[in-house]
Amino acid sequence: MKQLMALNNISIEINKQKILYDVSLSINLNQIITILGPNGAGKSTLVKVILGLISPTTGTIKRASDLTIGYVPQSINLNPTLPITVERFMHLNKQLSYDDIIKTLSLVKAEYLIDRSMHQLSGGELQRVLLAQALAKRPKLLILDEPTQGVDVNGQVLLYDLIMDAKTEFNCGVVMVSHDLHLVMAKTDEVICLNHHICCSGTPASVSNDPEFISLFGQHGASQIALYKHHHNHNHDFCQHQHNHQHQKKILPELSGHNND
Ligand SMILES: Nc1ncnc2c1ncn2[C@@H]1O[C@H](COP(=O)(O)OP(=O)(O)OP(=O)(O)O)[C@@H](O)[C@H]1O
Repeated sequence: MKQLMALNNISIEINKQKILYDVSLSINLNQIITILGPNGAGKSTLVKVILGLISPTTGTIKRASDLTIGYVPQSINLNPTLPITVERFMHLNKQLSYDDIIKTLSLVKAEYLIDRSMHQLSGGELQRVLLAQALAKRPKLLILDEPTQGVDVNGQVLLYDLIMDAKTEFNCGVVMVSHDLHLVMAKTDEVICLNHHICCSGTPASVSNDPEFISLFGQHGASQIALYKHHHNHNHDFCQHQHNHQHQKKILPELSGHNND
């Protein structure tokens, strides 16, 4: 599995507040990583580090050369007094021909929106247009920060299906922050449970059994991803020791592609 990026012992400190510490992870081509964590856990901050928008206070980042990243933000602030069509919006990041725009919008089943005002889109339509704009770059890494905010359940299912289609189409890695455990977990290779540091990580099945995950999300959260538990009778021990370097060493082989399941 080709490595796109490696974060090694990253910490972020802002105004003497430790927002992230000792975060190490590896992002690979064709891999879907889902980041979970309570509000204020540092998920968006970690996304900004991966995007290169924030430099870590300590730690190192290794990026593949020529890595193209497509980013779908949580939301966008559009000036309500400035009319802008979907076509114009698609032009903002990259010069695309009309045909390219139609092609990219059709990847997310949104070509019918091309002449609409961005202000008139529903939550689901807006997120699909944001996804299309990210895909216009033909990314090798697609990053999505809570892509289904303001989207109804049917729209959420569609959006996650489109993200999976995009992964196949562009043969890319995907990192997403998501709370929709039941919808994304079946498709996720790695779950990273973040609460300022990586509490636990691994396959959805192993994370759903982890005491730290259960203490953060409760039995209900754990049961949502436990639906996808593999049928095996050995124990994953890599999440059971916390906050120490030995723990990090145990996690890293899992993140770099080795899988016990
Ligand atoms: N530029 C900043 N200056 C000061 N504090 C910050 C800054 N950016 C983030 N923080 C703080 O860092 C913590 C983590 O924020 P972040 O937005 O990364 O969390 P999150 O897990 O994405 O939260 P949510 O689920 O609510 O979106 C919060 O306490 C936030 O207030």
